[in-house]
Amino acid sequence: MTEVKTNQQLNIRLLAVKALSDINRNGAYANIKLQEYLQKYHLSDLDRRFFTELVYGVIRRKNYLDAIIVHFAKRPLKKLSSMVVEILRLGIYQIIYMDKVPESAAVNESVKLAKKLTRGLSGFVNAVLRSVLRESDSISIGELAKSEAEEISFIYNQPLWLVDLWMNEMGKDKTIDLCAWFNEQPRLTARINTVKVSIEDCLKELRDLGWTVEQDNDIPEVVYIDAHQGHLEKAKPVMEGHITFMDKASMLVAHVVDPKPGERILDCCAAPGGKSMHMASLMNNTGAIMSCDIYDHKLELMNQNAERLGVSIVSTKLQDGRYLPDNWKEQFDRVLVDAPCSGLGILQKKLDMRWRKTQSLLTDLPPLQLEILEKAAEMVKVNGYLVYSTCTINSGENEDVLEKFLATHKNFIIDPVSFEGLPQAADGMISTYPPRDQMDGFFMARVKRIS
Ligand SMILES: C[S@@+](CC[C@H](N)C(=O)[O-])C[C@H]1O[C@@H](n2cnc3c(N)ncnc32)[C@H](O)[C@@H]1O
Repeated sequence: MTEVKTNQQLNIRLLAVKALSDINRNGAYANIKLQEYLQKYHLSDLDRRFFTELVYGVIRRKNYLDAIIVHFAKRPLKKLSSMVVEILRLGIYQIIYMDKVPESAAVNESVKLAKKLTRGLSGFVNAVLRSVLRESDSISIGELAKSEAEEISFIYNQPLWLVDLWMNEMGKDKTIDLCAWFNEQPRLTARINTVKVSIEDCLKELRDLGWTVEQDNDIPEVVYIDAHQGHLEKAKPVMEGHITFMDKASMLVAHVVDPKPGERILDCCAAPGGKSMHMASLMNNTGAIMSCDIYDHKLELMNQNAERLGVSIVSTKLQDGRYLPDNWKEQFDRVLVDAPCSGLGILQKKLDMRWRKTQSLLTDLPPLQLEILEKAAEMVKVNGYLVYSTCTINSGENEDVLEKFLATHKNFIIDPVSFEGLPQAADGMISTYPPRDQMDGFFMARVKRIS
């Protein structure tokens, strides 16, 4: 992207519609697309803020905006051209949520966009938006929703199938708390890399930079960064590998594996390497960690991470977890299966992620997860440990997979895990619940090979 236009020539709403179309229609990641546009176009601070609010605002309210479109356009979304949908979303968002934008400007500018970007649909856009202007005050979310779950999905901007899933699993109140949590700004969390720096020195280093940081009460290497200066990825503590960004729930996993210095560890689904690197630091960078993944480019990322973090005991290998080599059988003290999963526990991290998830993940993933777990189990030494973890809060990928595994592997028994600051799980497995535990939603369980 080399084209740079000056501010005066630019129509910010036009840029926003194009960005939204890239995100919603072509599957671009919202944060990446936004940065791309901001780098391409030199916008004033005011325009940057307006552009960002339009794009993120529409993504944040997409569900409800779509219900309003369907109501006033009197036809399903599928029957409308996708460009018209983007223009209407943007127009309605301005009318309902942006007090500073005059309603007439929201309508007129949308009509101009429709003239520019569609064939003969500006009259339709005008008619829908004018109906919204006239009647939106008298329409409530409750009236638009056909069920309690749909009402929650409108209020909290979650796909209906996800709300249905959570309502079934945890009931209405917990579902609402969870949906609200996923809409909150995530707290920036990092791991202090004790391979390179002591926790005390690192906290001092961060505070000396003028950052506002707080150490976690339960896991000493967890640090919350509540304020910082400059570009984070280029900050000295990051470049020098003193800290690396990851959530507290993700850091619990290495503690559940509990690797000891000098041991041999297998990490079956390892990229980009967050947990491998954490395990290396818990092992004082002594012993050996074999870190596998099926994507070459991710292994490369893992090698770069290891270099930045000063980790020397991680070897990376392109290897499918379902087909681990026979000569690895019973060779490892501890094996981690941090399985590919639906990622439904980390929806707070990216606002648009929830719209990429599909219900088919719930049926496609468990057989794969079980297959990897069963193969990985063969690699554990007698008296060694196997840990199964996911970043999802869906029992079909969590407890159900583990229970199926245990039902056919009588030589493995649950080795109960518990943590300071987390409620003791009755069944010895840990499921973090984000609003209660103030961290991502993860599942983890450790089993011991007894024969
Ligand atoms: C949850 S992520 C792992 C995150 C990683 N453990 C970390 O802490 O950074 C799951 C990983 O499994 C990998 N994967 C998917 N299918 C796999 C398979 N059949 N065998 C091994 N790895 C697989 C994906 O490429 C992805 O990197």
